[in-house]
Amino acid sequence: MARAPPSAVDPSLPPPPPPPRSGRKLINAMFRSNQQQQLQPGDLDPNNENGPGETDAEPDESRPANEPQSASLPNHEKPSPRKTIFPGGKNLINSMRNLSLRSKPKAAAGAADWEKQWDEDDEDSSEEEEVGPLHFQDPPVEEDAKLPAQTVPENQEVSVISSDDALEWDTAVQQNLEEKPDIQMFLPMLRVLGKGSFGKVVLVQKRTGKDRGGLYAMKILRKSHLVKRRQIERTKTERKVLSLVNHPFIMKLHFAFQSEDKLYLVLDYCPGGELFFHLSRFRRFPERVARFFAAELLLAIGHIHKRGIIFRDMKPENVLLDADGNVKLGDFGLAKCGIVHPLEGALSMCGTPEYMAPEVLAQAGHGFCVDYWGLGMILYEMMTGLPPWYTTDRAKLFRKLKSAPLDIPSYFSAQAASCVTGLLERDPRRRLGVLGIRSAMEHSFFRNVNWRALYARRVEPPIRPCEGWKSPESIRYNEEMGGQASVDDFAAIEEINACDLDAAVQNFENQFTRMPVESEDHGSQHQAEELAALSELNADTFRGFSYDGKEHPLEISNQDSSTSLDSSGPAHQVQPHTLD
Ligand SMILES: Nc1ncnc2c1ncn2[C@@H]1O[C@H](COP(=O)(O)OP(=O)(O)OP(=O)(O)O)[C@@H](O)[C@H]1O
Repeated sequence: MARAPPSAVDPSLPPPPPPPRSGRKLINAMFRSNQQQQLQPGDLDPNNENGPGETDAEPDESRPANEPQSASLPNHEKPSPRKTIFPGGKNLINSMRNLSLRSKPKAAAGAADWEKQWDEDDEDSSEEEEVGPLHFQDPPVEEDAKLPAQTVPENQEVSVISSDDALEWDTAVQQNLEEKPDIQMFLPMLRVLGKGSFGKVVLVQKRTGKDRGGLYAMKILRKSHLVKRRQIERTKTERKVLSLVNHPFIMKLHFAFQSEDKLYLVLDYCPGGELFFHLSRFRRFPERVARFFAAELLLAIGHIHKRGIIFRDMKPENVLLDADGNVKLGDFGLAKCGIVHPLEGALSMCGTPEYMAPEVLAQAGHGFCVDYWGLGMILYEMMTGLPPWYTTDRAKLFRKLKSAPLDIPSYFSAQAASCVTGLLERDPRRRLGVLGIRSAMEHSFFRNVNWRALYARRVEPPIRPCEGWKSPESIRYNEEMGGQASVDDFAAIEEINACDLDAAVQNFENQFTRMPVESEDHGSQHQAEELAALSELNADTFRGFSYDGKEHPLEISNQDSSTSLDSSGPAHQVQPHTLD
């Protein structure tokens, strides 16, 4: 279906100040700066009082508009970077020791045993019980709409709702097994985009074959690092889940392959950068902008839930924007498959502390409702600039997450307040979304969203993050749609120059994009450790990471191992290895 081309810069959009550097430090800087621009409703598009994709929005008169944030937000303490905690995370354990939250059987064994158990859990994710057979049931949608809260009676079977079928947009992944991907296909690498806990993400261009010239984000993970950090399961999950989903608002995996010492995931490149990056620039979003992103995320969540997958790490850092400004949910390392119940199916305590759902903290078992909590946290943060209950004191944070009242700023509309309150309902049985995606879509906050148009990406996004930059894909797309592409345009597809590259990575932190792409992830003092870790690997460790010809059609292969991607100059060609 045709997409509206990105339009010109909205003249009413104030030029935002250059964003501060990274992570939570951004927000810290933001709170110190009096220069910070603050978007007001109407700033992004003066001609459209309604939100993107909305019709006939009625002004909300129940709350005062444009009240300054500082008037209603609590005094925030100095923010710090939000780190994902995986099962087995020691710092989380230490914080939890003070909190008497260990009420589950694991806790009975005492702190040392508990910690040991977590390490074991980390090695084998099977600790999470799989739930029983599915009992699908369509929600009584009309009645839901009238209910003040989403309440599931005790013992009632509830499940992911499939009534969003009409909205599905399942385009089959094109299988092209003739083209075996390997690292040579993407060399030289262009820029570093960011670093995660276990590796780095670089911008690459496909140099050969189909879609030659296309830009991708390549996630490179060192096997030795994964072994050391016991994150093999996490990586396998990420690769598996990414291959199971296909949705306009979820990052797509195109290829996966491995060398002797590294794993490679080749993903959609999201030149718009992290949602967090843009939120930091604008301090907070007007309600209709927040609604646009929340609505796209809601559809993404619905898609994965329908496939029995929960995400478990909803935060603005994991939401990226494509060139047009639509969201791409990424980082499925904490996802869990086989979850078909809103409240049950998973047990691990994992996620990012600031965003953890109470049922995860309480280790009471959790299901797909955790992602509605996560959506509520993101929605709140988009509208205020910080997640609710934010504090750098971990123990205090967990206490607040468990029981502190939710502070709703008075500039929230009644609909927004109700939606956020519904999503951040501590009892997952009463949480908005417990009856499935449809029940959340029908909340009055989303009343004027044209879901079908949104799903088809026909709604113009409120932020156009790549103004003036033509991606190779957009040049090709324009040409396919009968548009005119210049000779220069096609040259750009083949050979991207430094200037275009700067434009291509304008939404990423300089500290990464200026880094030499060959840079090592860590110093040579770790080499001995690394060799020891590698020796723990055996032929089965990453079995299944490469394409086996049976599962979801991905272009995945076992590549020839290269000595090092990080060495300067082209990688050496060596004999294929036999890991798979
Ligand atoms: N598909 C992508 N397109 C563009 N940039 C990306 C893409 N994927 C990741 N990035 C960038 O690379 C950074 C690192 O990503 P990665 O998924 O490795 O780690 P993370 O999610 O930040 O951290 P962690 O692994 O600790 O959860 C991200 O913060 C993001 O800025």
